[in-house]
Amino acid sequence: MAEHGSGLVLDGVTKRYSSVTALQPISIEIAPGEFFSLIGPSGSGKSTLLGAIAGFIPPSAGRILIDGRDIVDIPPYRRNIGMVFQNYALFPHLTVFENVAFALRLRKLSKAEVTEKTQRMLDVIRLSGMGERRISELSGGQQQRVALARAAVYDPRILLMDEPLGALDKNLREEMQYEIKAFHNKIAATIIYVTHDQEEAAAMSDRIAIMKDGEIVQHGKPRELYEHPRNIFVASFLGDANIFKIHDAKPDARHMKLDIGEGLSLSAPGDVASASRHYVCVRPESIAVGAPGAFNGAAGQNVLPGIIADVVYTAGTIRCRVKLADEAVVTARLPFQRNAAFFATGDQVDVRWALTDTLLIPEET
Ligand SMILES: Nc1ncnc2c1ncn2[C@@H]1O[C@H](COP(=O)(O)OP(=O)(O)OP(=O)(O)O)[C@@H](O)[C@H]1O
Repeated sequence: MAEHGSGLVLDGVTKRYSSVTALQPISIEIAPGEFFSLIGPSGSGKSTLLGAIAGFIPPSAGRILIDGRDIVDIPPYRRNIGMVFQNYALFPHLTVFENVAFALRLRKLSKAEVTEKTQRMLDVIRLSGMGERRISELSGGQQQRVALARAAVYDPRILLMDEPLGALDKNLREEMQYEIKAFHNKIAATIIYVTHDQEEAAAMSDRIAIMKDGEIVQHGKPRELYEHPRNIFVASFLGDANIFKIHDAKPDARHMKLDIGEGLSLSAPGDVASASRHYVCVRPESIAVGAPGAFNGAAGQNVLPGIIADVVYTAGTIRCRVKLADEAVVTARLPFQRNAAFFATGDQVDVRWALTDTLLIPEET
């Protein structure tokens, strides 16, 4: 098996259809063995970029380098790149073994090599006892594992995955996220992974690129993107965010006072010049909710009165929305505490978050 994947360099990769620019010039380097995800809204260019790397979509301009060699003129089947699709594209009438062995037979490997490599791959996906089963006799998760094995059996150094878990229900999706991570550790190929699901990308990736209108808006480690979003689009795309427009900013002792609505103002670190063309962003997990007056005297905090609009209990967390002055609403996410009473719709409360969690994020750039 490959010791590590291949590095990939995209250098000004562009795709224009007659009236649509599907990809603006895109330049980025992906390290050997990296798990790299592309996320972004529908139509942002994720599949087009994957197709260009795979070789199904010829770029209008730019270079795609694998280990320093431009592959743009090399046909897809000679690029040594594996693909996993959402619909698996397995052969239903063939056995598990034959599905995995298919790519090896196509490459005319000897019978002994086909058996050995296929068997090893079935071990990796923990289906070695099911080689003789037909695809139609497998569960959705097992079929997905066969699709992984089939794409990786001939040791491609780059694996492209386009929404591979899109057809699975939520529980199985989460299970398969672990499965794909473990699989990646065993085969050690470079993986480029397209998903709509930002949580999935954050859970699995070394780095994420966020695309919009054919461009990569920002790329980095999941935590970097979450903590230091480049603009309001990234802040609201990755995770939940309370975002407020700043109407006015005034100096206020060591901080500044931001007017974000009628009768609604906040303190934030920084000087007024830094508020120009910025929004305020507060993450729901930064916000505490208490009875009126509960946070009196707390230094370095924003404390605002409000009324509980609704409370939703989800796995392990309480998500509640609080109506502030001027129809503004903040969402808070709090850890669920067994047997502890929480507020209900209509209750008067105070919300609080630290000045240091009052982030100023630029408009889209
Ligand atoms: N063959 C084509 N001809 C013209 N325009 C196209 C073609 N294929 C894609 N596009 C356009 O290119 C843009 C990018 O499409 P792409 O499928 O890459 O987006 P995506 O991010 O993968 O979207 P989704 O998440 O919905 O799959 C879209 O505006 C799309 O309409």
